[in-house]
Amino acid sequence: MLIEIPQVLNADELSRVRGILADAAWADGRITAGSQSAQVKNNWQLPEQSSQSAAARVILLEALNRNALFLSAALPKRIFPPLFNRYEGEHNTFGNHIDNAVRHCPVTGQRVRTDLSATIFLADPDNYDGGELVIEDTYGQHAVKLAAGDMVLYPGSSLHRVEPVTRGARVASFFWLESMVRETERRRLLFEMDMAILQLRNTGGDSEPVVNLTGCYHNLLRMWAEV
Ligand SMILES: O=C(O)CCC(=O)C(=O)O
Ligand SMILES: [Fe+2]
Repeated sequence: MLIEIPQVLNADELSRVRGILADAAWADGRITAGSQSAQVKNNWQLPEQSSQSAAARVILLEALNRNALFLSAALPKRIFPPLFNRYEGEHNTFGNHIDNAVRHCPVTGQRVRTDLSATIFLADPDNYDGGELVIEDTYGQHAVKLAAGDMVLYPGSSLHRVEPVTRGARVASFFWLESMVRETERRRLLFEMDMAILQLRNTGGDSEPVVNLTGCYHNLLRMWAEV
C-alpha cells in the first residue's frame, strides 16, 4: 500500500531544513548503495555523519513523531535516521531497484529491517521537471511527485525508481523503518480500521460500539505487534 501524508513538515520546519541543506557538501550517492543499485544510482547524497545531516534529521524526526497519520500507517518500531539526496545536472536519476532488506544504523548501532521506505519531498515541484518516484506494486506503477513537505510511504519490498530530473533540482529526504507489524496486509487492515474508527468518533462520539471496535483494534495490534 502506498500512502501519501501531506504537510509532514510545516513551513517553518521546511525553511529550516532547506537553510541547513543550502550550505551542505553533497557527495556521490553511491556511498550508501549496494553493488547492484550502485549501477543504476546516479544522484547526490549528504554524507550521513555530516553535521548538516544530523541537524536536519532532528527536525524531521520531531515532525514524524507528532504526525498521527504517519504513526498509524507505519506503526514504527525503529526509524533509520533520515538521509538526504539531490538530483540535479549530471547526477539526476536512480534506476529500478529494491532497497536492501536490512540496514545497519551507524548512529544507534542497531539493525533496521526495512518494512517501509519513505520519501519526504523538500523541493517545490514547480522548480524542477521529472524526478517522479515511480513505485510498482501488484496494481501497477504509480508516479509520485508531491508538494514540498509531503511524504510518501511504501512497502520496502517494492521495485521503484526516480525518473531523470531534466530541469532544476529535486531535493528530498529518504529513509526506512521497521514496523511493529511486519506484514503489509496486516498493517493496512489496522490502518483502515483506525481511520474508520476516527471517522466514527468524529461524527458520533464514543458510543458503545465505537468503544468495542477500538478494543478490537487494540486486541489485533496486541496479537500482531512485535515490540
Ligand atoms: O529519492 C527518492 O525518492 C528515493 C531514493 C531511493 O530509492 C533510495 O535511495 O533507495
Ligand atoms: Fe530506493
